[in-house]
Amino acid sequence: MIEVRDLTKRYGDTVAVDGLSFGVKPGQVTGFLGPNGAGKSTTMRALLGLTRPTRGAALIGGRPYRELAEPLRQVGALLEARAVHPGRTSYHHLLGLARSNRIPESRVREVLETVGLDGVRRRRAGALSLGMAQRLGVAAALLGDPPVLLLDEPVNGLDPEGIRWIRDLMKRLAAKGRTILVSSHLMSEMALTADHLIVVGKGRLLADTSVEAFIATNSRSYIRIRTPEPERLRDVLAGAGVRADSGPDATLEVTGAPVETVGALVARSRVTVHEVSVQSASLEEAFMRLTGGAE
Ligand SMILES: Nc1ncnc2c1ncn2[C@@H]1O[C@H](COP(=O)(O)OP(=O)(O)OP(=O)(O)O)[C@@H](O)[C@H]1O
Repeated sequence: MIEVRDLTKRYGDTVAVDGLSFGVKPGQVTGFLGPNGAGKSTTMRALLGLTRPTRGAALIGGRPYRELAEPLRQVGALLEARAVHPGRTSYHHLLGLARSNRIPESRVREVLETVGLDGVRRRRAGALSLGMAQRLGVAAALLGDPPVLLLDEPVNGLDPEGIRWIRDLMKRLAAKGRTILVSSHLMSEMALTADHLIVVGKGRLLADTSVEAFIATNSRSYIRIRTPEPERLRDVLAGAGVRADSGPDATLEVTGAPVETVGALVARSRVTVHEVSVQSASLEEAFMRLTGGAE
């Protein structure tokens, strides 16, 4: 279980994280979503004891990272995939981590197999492709079989096959009861991967919601009507109990009534119309709207 409580981090005049509070539950993938610079990496670094909060707390299993015994057994993290000594082989990189956390050597081959790198275990980390380096980072995160995983933009730089692989892996691990927090600046990616969303902007919490509820609230569809007589048509619709709001470019937007009803009312009104169409806002648009004021 992850808990962030009133977390604030200042760098000089910059407030990277501003009184942020949220919890992350086990058994599901939680997306940590926000535009660039929203404070996601800083929050993850605070959870991993890599940066000291100015105020508040970032806890894993109820404790700050520095109080965890054998931390790789408690939490696995993927931050910067290239943060591996380039001259070391994948195998030796993982072996070093295993030894310092009293993890049996046999676990190294296991995780290399899990991430599909066993065949290149003797290759130097510096000679790995970005996708392979990303997989090695995931292997290191899984080494201690931890109940909590933190992944910072894990799909960055991956090809579609790699993206699908990491998505499936996260879902599999969540289904086994792990607590998974994964950051991204792409709503579309999170809609496919996450069950729950923590949305941040300018270091503040903007939403803490299930993906299902976010989609239901934000991917609203509406009916757009273009007419040279919007006022007249609005009155006709209002007379039938259908509310129409003004949209851009002198259009009307109707929500809460089926297009069949609206079409019939328009036909009966004899008002000239140039368009009656059903529009759906994309999730990316909803996300931009939500975070727009926070960029
Ligand atoms: N070490 C640092 N020194 C000074 N400012 C920093 C430092 N780390 C982060 N910041 C600033 O804090 C803010 C939040 O950055 P952070 O990296 O946490 O955001 P993010 O949501 O992870 O975005 P990105 O996806 O771009 O990494 C930004 O304005 C950033 O410039």
